[in-house]
Amino acid sequence: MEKSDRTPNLCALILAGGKSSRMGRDKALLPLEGKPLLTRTCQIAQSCANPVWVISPWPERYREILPANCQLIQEVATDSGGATHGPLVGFAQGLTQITTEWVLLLACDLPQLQPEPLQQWGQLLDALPESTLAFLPQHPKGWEPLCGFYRQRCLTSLQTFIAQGGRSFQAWLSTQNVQPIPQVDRSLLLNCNTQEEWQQIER
Ligand SMILES: Nc1nc2c(ncn2[C@@H]2O[C@H](COP(=O)(O)OP(=O)(O)OP(=O)(O)O)[C@@H](O)[C@H]2O)c(=O)[nH]1
Ligand SMILES: [Mg+2]
Repeated sequence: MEKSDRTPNLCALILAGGKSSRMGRDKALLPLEGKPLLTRTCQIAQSCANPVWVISPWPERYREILPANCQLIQEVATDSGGATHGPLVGFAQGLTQITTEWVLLLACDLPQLQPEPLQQWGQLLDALPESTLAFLPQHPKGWEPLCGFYRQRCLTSLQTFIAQGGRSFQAWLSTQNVQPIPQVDRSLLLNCNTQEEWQQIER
């Protein structure tokens, strides 16, 4: 991928801190075409954003498998048992490290993700009104929060929402100015959560 395909002022943040309880093993490490899913996701993110960050409560687990120039952020798990508070809190913690105007937020479990659509979407950011805080795929029941773009300044409203006990992306987004990404091929967003879903992807 050429550097010129990257949108200036856009970094990426990849969430790798889920429990993978439905899969029964760490989804970030599932091997797809010979590489861990997280490695693949980082490489795709690098094709359109710079720098690429990975936030996790257990960063050492991933250090060896990250492409060069990807950076790890240690997530602070807030109870002594090391339990995490889910993707919204992980996102907020990661956002505090970010200085670009926009961030591409990605789950690590998107095995059908491709670089070209992300690059094309990234090129639409400049044309959005200043008031737009997020640019996300939309589906009939709401937004796809873990494969889309957020302005860094949404951190303030996100922190307020979390301080009030909010943990739901959909609930937070319903109070924000979000624009839909047009004409999204939904197969890109396929999320693999169970062994059965993973076996279908491997085939
Ligand atoms: N950094 C961080 N990422 C998280 C956290 N919870 C979920 N994620 C990530 O968010 C994305 C979507 O996670 P889910 O598939 O909904 O949840 P999961 O916990 O990984 O899996 P289940 O236990 O089966 O629900 C994945 O990339 C997860 O790694 C968290 O507390 N911190
Ligand atoms: Mg999932």
